[in-house]
Amino acid sequence: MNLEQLLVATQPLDVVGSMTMAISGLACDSRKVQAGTLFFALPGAKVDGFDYLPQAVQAGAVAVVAERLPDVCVEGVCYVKVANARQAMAAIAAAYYGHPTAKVPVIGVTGTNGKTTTTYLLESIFKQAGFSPAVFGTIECRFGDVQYEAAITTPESLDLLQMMAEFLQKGADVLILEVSSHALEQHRVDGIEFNAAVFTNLTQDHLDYHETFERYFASKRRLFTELLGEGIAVINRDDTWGADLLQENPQWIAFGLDDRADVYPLHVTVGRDQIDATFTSPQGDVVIKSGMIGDFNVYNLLGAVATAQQLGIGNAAISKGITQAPQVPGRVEKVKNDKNVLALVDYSHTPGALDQALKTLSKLQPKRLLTLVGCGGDRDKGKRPMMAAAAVKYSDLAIFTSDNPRTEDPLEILVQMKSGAVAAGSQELDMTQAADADGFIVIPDRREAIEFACMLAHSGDMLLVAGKGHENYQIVGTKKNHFDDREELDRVLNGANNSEALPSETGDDRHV
Ligand SMILES: CC(=O)N[C@H]1[C@@H](OP(=O)(O)OP(=O)(O)OC[C@H]2O[C@@H](n3ccc(=O)[nH]c3=O)[C@H](O)[C@@H]2O)O[C@H](CO)[C@@H](O)[C@@H]1O[C@H](C)C(=O)N[C@@H](C)C(=O)N[C@H](CCC(=O)O)C(=O)O
Ligand SMILES: Nc1ncnc2c1ncn2[C@@H]1O[C@H](COP(=O)(O)OP(=O)(O)OP(=O)(O)O)[C@@H](O)[C@H]1O
Ligand SMILES: N[C@H](CCC[C@H](N)C(=O)O)C(=O)O
Ligand SMILES: [Mg+2]
Repeated sequence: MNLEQLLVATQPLDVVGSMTMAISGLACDSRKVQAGTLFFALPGAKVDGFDYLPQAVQAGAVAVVAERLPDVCVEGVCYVKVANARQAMAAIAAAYYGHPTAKVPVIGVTGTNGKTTTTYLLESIFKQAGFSPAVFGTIECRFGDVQYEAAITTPESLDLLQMMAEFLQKGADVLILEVSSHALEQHRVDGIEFNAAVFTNLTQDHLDYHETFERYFASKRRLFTELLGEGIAVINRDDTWGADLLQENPQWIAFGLDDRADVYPLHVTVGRDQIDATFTSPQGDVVIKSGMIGDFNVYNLLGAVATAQQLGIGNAAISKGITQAPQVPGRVEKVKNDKNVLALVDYSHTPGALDQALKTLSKLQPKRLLTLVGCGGDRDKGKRPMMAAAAVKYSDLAIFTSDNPRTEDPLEILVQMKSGAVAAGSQELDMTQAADADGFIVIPDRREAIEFACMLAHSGDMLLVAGKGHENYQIVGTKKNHFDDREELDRVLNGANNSEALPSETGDDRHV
């Protein structure tokens, strides 16, 4: 394809140079530019891509899309000025990769919590109905035996469309993706034609980036009001923001716990090992036998069922797909042990998720509920006291430790957590009191904290290790070290000799 053909997808404000050259690749990182590449200079949070034009041209870029023109243009390079470089990039990438999302059904799942879980449920349902789904999200982007490790939940438009085109070419016939608020704000999914969009819920997260709840919601709302077109929206009406969103269009489908929704449970039992329910809907009743636990997963099941029905999947396949859905890695995932301790690793890294996870566990009436949790550095600071307050509200003992401190001082993060616990009326204990008194303790080193928690956990107790879920690393500074909560628990509870549990630097500093 030549540049002129690609530019039909966007409306340039100005062009300097000839547009006739062939484009053999797209990049928004100067370090990935090769001969023949079209380079997008993106204004970023850390640096301005425009400052890397010399490196991009040096590396072989033949054309540049940017929000301004340089003072000096290099001969033989075409410079294209656009109003919004990320928006232009999404449109051009869709054209370059042959509009992959126009060819198959595409489902986007957004909301603060439950996106990954819902995509896994949908994947299992579509497989059961005879489809070959590709999934894009927090854990990985995958189709068949091809898996790309995820650096962020929703990849940049270029990467996303490239993977979609590849997966389609390999036989994928439905695309299921998590759509983060960052992605919506940054136009990462603007080149995607959605057939269905799911709204799970909205609770506090990412206010470091969006600043206000209203702006956080506005970014989520874009998926439904700007990108969905004639597609169908499936929305949690028990969430206040979801109820608001439903006002936009009477055709949209509501799910919830009662008959104000289109899809709701007639009865539901949440046990220690499973959820049993019957969901009713305009498309009839669906029998649910799921290996998931947690009241909140009823919502994820409802969202997945309603979406699959809207895309024409029959209730029998839906029911079977749900029963056969695999464990979602690091989402209320049990670590087996013969001490009769229900040890769970969970990705609750928001106040809402932690509150929901602990609420449901406390309802299962453990002898003692122990919660180990930390908060990520370089992320929304407002979450910290709230997460600590949720931990002490439901737990007999909360152990505050480090999550991914990133470039922050781990002890300062813990001070912010402690303030929330104290404000909630809890008291700090010393290690000698932790075996039987109620309150919280602070152990900054996550490995030591897990060891201490396992020592305290006895038969009949529950231990929730929250915040890191499937992550097999801990980011300290800008270094990513191997660390996996599930391996740590297995090592301490079962004496598993897992050599990977030992500290090892991966040298991979992405996702910081
Ligand atoms: C805050 C945020 O979202 N940042 C994302 C954003 O970075 P940015 O635009 O600020 O980039 P920047 O580092 O300032 O650089 C600007 C431009 O210069 C370019 N550059 C930079 C250096 C160089 O040598 N050459 C060069 O060309 C960069 O490639 C970039 O295009 O665009 C980058 C490229 O797509 C992302 O990798 C980066 O994600 C960072 C790593 C990140 O941590 N993002 C998190 C917060 C995130 O996106 N999270 C969401 C939500 C998670 C969830 O709720 O599930 C997600 O979707 O994962
Ligand atoms: N529907 C829900 N409502 C509230 N909490 C939930 C819900 N579903 C999952 N959770 C909690 O949130 C955690 C993360 O779940 P999941 O990974 O499915 O969400 P996500 O939206 O993909 O999160 P992320 O933004 O980190 O990608 C779970 O481990 C669980 O504790
Ligand atoms: N997608 C989320 C994941 C947070 C996971 C938690 N372990 C942390 O590091 O804060 C984010 O990037 O904010
Ligand atoms: Mg996710």
